[in-house]
Amino acid sequence: MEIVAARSLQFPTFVSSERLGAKHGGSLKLCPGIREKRLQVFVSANWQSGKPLQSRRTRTPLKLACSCNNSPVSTLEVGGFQVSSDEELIIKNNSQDFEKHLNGRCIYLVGMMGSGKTTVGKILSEVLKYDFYDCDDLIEEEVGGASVADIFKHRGEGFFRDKETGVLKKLSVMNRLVIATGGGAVIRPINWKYMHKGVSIWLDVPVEALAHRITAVGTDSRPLLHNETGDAYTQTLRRLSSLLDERFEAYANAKARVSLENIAAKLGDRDVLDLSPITIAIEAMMQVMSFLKSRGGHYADASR
Ligand SMILES: Nc1ncnc2c1ncn2[C@@H]1O[C@H](COP(=O)(O)OP(=O)(O)O)[C@@H](O)[C@H]1O
Ligand SMILES: O=C(O)C1=C[C@@H](OP(=O)(O)O)[C@@H](O)[C@H](O)C1
Repeated sequence: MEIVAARSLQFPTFVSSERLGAKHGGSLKLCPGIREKRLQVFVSANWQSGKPLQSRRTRTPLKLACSCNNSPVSTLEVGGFQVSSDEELIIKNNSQDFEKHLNGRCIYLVGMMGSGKTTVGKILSEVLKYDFYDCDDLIEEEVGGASVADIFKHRGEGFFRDKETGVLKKLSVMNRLVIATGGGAVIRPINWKYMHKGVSIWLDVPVEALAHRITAVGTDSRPLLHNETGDAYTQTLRRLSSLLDERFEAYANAKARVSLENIAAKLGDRDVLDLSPITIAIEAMMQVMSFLKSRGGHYADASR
């Protein structure tokens, strides 16, 4: 819907803030509504409070939102991502149930590097009003602020894995947390003993999509992806593929699985790379609820 609208709109190349009325510290609504059949389109731009424009030709990103038949545009943002009206409805209708079924249990996100554990985890923590923790950050704190890459380089992978187990042990006695684990946390069986205190979700993302995302941000912070030859994408793809072969069964220990290929197929053969973190978080919420409902109270009693 947004694409259709964007294609059909004609923006003036430059707009004047005086004429359109910039609001300090708020967003600027260029038009109250532009009608195209029954589609209402709102365009807004973020304006920096109180700052005079440096030049007449200032670039500012535009936000486009659409509504159909005058139903309200979703203004909800979760984890920094804009939520569509459909998604807003799903989140609103299910978040209480989600929280109730979890009953304070922690969520552990597992999956390969770049699978979105941090991104999706932050969204789930906002929906649940849980705190969010990233295991890599906690390990870095324990080691006096050294980066994961430096820990691997100077202390070795074994040292890092011991710290990872220690962090998971500490987290396992806590409640109401969403935890993004490191991609390799699944390889030690003892870590599963800790993660099974809560509910684990495997973000199952095709390696090509992982390599695409990771190449976009670089591999500096991910030491296990170094030492390959070829261009950045090919190196990353090759290393991720062999890691996934080694770890596939370990990821499958998770209580809920969120397959991006399945979501894309359900949405009518969408490209996996086009799935937004919100869409993926919603699927995660549904998979967790379905797991917890299938276990009834039994899982709760056995796991706490
Ligand atoms: N659904 C998504 N669509 C596009 N990019 C994503 C998506 N999820 C995550 N990313 C991007 O991929 C990269 C890795 O995501 P991140 O959440 O850090 O993964 P992980 O914690 O599993 O290593 C980040 O740059 C993030 O912005
Ligand atoms: O897959 C792995 O073994 C690792 C994944 C990394 O975390 P992310 O999955 O958050 O990148 C980090 O823990 C470390 O580089 C090892």
